[in-house]
Amino acid sequence: MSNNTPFQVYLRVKPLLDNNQDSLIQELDEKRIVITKQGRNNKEFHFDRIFNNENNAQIFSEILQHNINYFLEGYNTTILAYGITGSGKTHTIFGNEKDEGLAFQCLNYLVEKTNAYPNALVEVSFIEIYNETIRDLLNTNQKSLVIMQDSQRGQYISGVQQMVCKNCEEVKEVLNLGNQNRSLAQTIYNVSSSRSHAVIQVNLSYKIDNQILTPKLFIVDLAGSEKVYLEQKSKNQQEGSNINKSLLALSHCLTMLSDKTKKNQHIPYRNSKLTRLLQDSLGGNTKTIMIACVQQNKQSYDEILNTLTYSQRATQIKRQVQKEVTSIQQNSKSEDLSPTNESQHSGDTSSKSIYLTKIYNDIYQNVEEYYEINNSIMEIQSQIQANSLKIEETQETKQEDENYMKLLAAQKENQIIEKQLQNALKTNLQQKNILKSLLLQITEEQQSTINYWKQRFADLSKQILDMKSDQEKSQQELVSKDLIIAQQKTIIESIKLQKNQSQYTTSGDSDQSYPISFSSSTNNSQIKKKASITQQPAEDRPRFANISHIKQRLSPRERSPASSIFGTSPVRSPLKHHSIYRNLNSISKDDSRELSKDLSNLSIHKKSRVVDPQVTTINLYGTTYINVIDQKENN
Ligand SMILES: Nc1ncnc2c1ncn2[C@@H]1O[C@H](COP(=O)(O)OP(=O)(O)OP(=O)(O)O)[C@@H](O)[C@H]1O
Repeated sequence: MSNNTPFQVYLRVKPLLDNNQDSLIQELDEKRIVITKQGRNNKEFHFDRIFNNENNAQIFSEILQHNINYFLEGYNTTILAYGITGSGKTHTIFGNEKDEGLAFQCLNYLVEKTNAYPNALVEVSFIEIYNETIRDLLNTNQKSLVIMQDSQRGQYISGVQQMVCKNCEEVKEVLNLGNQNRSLAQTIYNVSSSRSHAVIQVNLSYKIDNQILTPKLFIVDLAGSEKVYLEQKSKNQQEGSNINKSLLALSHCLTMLSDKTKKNQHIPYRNSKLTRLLQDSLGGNTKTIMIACVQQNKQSYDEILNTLTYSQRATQIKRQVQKEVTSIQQNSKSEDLSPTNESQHSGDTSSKSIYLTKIYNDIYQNVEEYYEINNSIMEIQSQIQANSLKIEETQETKQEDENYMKLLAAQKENQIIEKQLQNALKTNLQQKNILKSLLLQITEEQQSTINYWKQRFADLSKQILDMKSDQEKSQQELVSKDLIIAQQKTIIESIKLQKNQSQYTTSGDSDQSYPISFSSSTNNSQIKKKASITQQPAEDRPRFANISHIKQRLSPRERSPASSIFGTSPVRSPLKHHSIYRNLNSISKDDSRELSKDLSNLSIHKKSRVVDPQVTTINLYGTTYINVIDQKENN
């Protein structure tokens, strides 16, 4: 019994590989399943058909063959395999050598059928969506593909490799090539489980009843719908989140499509690459066949429950589906534009028209693509601009941050310097105080010194004044003494005169000598000195026998050189006395002159008395003595 509803949901229960394993399936028939778990309520689900032990070929013939027939009639068709990792999705879509998957079954059936239509064209592309990136599995040189949209084709992948399949071998070749390139990754559930969404797209175009039919068939092996936290590695976590993003978006779209109250609402197909690509298949003019795959081991109860709930919800999706028809453009030049392999599709005009229409469509699509690409470039450029602005802003913020950090550092430094300055000021103040006290001390000391010297100066001044007055006194005394001396001198002169008269007239003692003392001040030449000759009493006079006696009274310094003079040649000439005094170097010039004068007078006086006295002078400790030795002439 064939099902023609636009959204069909089937369940495929993977058989227990180990018969000893416990199954969570309580009841199972063609349309109903009840699952059970200890401590949980039994859950019942209904599907269009439930498969348990059937193989791929049986499933195809039971539910897909008639859908492919509808596809050939021009209805867009999508087949989705949904379920957690290891539930049998890949097995269902691609199968194995013994049990070819539904993709092969569908394509093989399709090419066989289209062979009956010589103008039909079956083009197959095989892509995978991995981490929200579209990779071409038939042309690995293509790095990343972009989904485009135009009014003619709806959603399509720009630049994707399309391979024409005309027979079973070509179909196998295409599927094997795609599967080889498919990225596989390890998960905790299955060693070789698929980490990507594999999408086979079949573009069919053929003419039937003056119409060109261009339906699209999608066969999708979805990635595992397990939870992200079950992923092992960080990279796999990223993969998991992207896989889930697509599946969540798919779930969201299906939920909205199944909700009758949310009719005519915006469906967020653009939330993921998968939903965007399947936009027409899910909500548009498409028949969708969902095959939910589940295991039946009890350990996966929650995941199985999720799959069942999710897929059963999809059964609520209702829609009207129309044929995908392109009207034929009649063109007189169409034959010239036919492809070289046209012979494969017979040479009739209708076949040529299909090719012409296709070429026309291709050209139109190219123009559309150009604008799409242009728009994308502009979008990218504006994105780049926005990013550049963001980078600049970030840099500015960074710069600001750096400046702020610098400011903080400077402020900190300032605080430290301020503290140092305060300390320095404190020290300075202390030093200033110390200096001040020292200065005060010094000033006091200086003052006391000044006072001391002032006092001293005053004392000295007083002393000087005293001395001056003393000096004046002594000067006066000196003057009076001089007068006395002058008087005495006169007296002495007269006494001498008398004595000489008496001595030379009587006999005299030849050894007798009596000194005449002569005092003089050598320091003050202002004071006039006068020689005075004093006569001492005979008994008091020191007596000198001869010159040797005198010499003995002399100091060692005084003894020479005068002694030689005294000792050898007695001075007879009064004139010589002067020079003798000079030689003795003990009296001033004035004094000596004075003395010479006196002595000259004396000599003259003596000469006049026929006396030739031997005269000598002796200097003893600053006092000048003049010894006049009276000697009688030996001859
Ligand atoms: N109905 C089935 N009959 C027999 N073996 C099956 C069936 N379903 C799945 N298997 C086997 O179970 C294993 C896992 O299945 P499969 O790879 O199809 O899971 P999957 O859901 O595609 O996992 P993934 O999401 O990781 O790709 C495979 O070895 C497959 O041959």
